[in-house]
Amino acid sequence: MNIDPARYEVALLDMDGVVTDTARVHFAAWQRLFDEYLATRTTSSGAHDRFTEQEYRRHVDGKRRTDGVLALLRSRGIEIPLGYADDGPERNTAHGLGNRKDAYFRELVEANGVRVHEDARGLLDSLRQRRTRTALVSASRNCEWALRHTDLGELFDVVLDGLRADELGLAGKPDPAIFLEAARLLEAEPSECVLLEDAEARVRAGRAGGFGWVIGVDRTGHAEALLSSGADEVVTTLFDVAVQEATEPRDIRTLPAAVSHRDRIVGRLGTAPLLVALDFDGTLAPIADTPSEVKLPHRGREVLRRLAGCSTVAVISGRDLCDVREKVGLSELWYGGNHGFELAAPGGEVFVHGAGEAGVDDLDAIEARLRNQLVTPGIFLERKRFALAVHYRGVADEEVEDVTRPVYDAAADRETVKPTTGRRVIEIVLNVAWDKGAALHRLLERVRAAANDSGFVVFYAGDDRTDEDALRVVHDSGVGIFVRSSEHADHLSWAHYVVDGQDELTDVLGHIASNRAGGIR
Ligand SMILES: O=P(O)(O)OC[C@H]1O[C@H](O[C@H]2O[C@H](CO)[C@@H](O)[C@H](O)[C@H]2O)[C@H](O)[C@@H](O)[C@@H]1O
Repeated sequence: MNIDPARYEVALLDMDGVVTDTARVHFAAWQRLFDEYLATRTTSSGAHDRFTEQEYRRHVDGKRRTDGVLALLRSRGIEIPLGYADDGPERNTAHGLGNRKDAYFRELVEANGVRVHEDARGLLDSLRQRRTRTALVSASRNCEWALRHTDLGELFDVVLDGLRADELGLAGKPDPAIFLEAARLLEAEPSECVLLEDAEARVRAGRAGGFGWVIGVDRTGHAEALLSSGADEVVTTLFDVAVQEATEPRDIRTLPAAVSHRDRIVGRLGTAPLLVALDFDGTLAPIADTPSEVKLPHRGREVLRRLAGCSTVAVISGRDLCDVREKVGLSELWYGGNHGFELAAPGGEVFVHGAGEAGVDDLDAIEARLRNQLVTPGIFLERKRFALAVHYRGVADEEVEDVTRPVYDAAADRETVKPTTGRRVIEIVLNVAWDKGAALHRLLERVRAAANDSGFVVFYAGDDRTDEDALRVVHDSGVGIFVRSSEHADHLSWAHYVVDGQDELTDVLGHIASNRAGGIR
């Protein structure tokens, strides 16, 4: 089972029974209380049976103390008054009995300490390493106090216990209020949180609160009850839960919006030197009917200028190198043309892929052939140094297959070239193992060598199938953004986040620049 840190911003962990072994201590304290109290009451058939673990889970676990007292006694046909919060432990009110149980619990903790579940410690370490924020959430009014008997305090960004919940007037479980408050404190939507819970009432609360993933933790053999309470899945040990980036591309409709996670993106990039690599068409510049009409918006150029002042910036495009360099017009950037087949450093030094000119003669021949064959309105050729793009943006969907067939036929006749596809374009490219992922690796090598620093972290944004190779490269160690449009529908992406259009991307880039300005390059 894997928590994908790109998908889940926050992990909410219950304390008793999930992180610490205190559920057992709570049960022992409750058992002592109820056995003592029930001995003073009789049923029509004689003495009450001992308080059991099943009753603990069903009526008490995960609830506020007074709610637990009233629920258990009611199940035994006993009604007692609620009483007052400061009722002494000798008073037979819900508060009084609850306070007596509390005294027993503290006695046990002080005598034996608090045992931490080692699997929980391991999971917390992994969550912290992947920068997933963590909250310890407990209905227990003793949570903070018991936490002080462990060495885990540093591992939680937020601790929210029964005491604080009462101060805030939050309803007890199965109401999800306490979990919702923890998510709010960590600035996450419930859908962005994974909840790890061992109590059935709290699993129900998690489900009711709309939390993204509810994992039941079954340390006592009640997996079925956790599942029927609404757990998505159940584990018997947290050693079975890993924290890793997803191993499959994701449907862009399920990706989180980058604009709502700008601080998180800045956090994920950390403080290492930064390489911001960006695609051009459809990413920095809006799509137009023809390539020559495309313009980089003023805001986009300004944000690139700002970013270049505090990080290394590269634009990697399917266009020819000279074309993309002219469209962007900033001399301080790196540029990749023909999907990075050509690479230019800011000083102007150009590196061309070794397989360069081989196959260019075939491109010439195919170009000549297609110029004669492709006469349908709406389709046109764009010849580039190492590729031939066939644009069909002006062709109706139902005609595309017929109209573009000659392109595939022409490419099939030559071994030195192959067809690839992009947004309303087929590109005949050189038949070498090359894509934007390879280009990004090559760029990173050059940038590291130029800076004499091997520690760069990479940010990449793109909008096309060809960009997925680069997004795949940054998936495990950098940050990737997919720039979505109405053309994309259910596209699968390696990106971590999505933006809708250039304005949103510019906002995110601006936020990165603001946080980097004056800091480390
Ligand atoms: O890697 P990119 O910078 O995204 O370049 C990919 C291709 O972009 C251009 O074509 C695309 O944009 C055109 C203008 O908006 C649009 O009309 C076309 O449908 C898109 O595919 C460019 O013309 C190609 O050479 C690039 O390979």
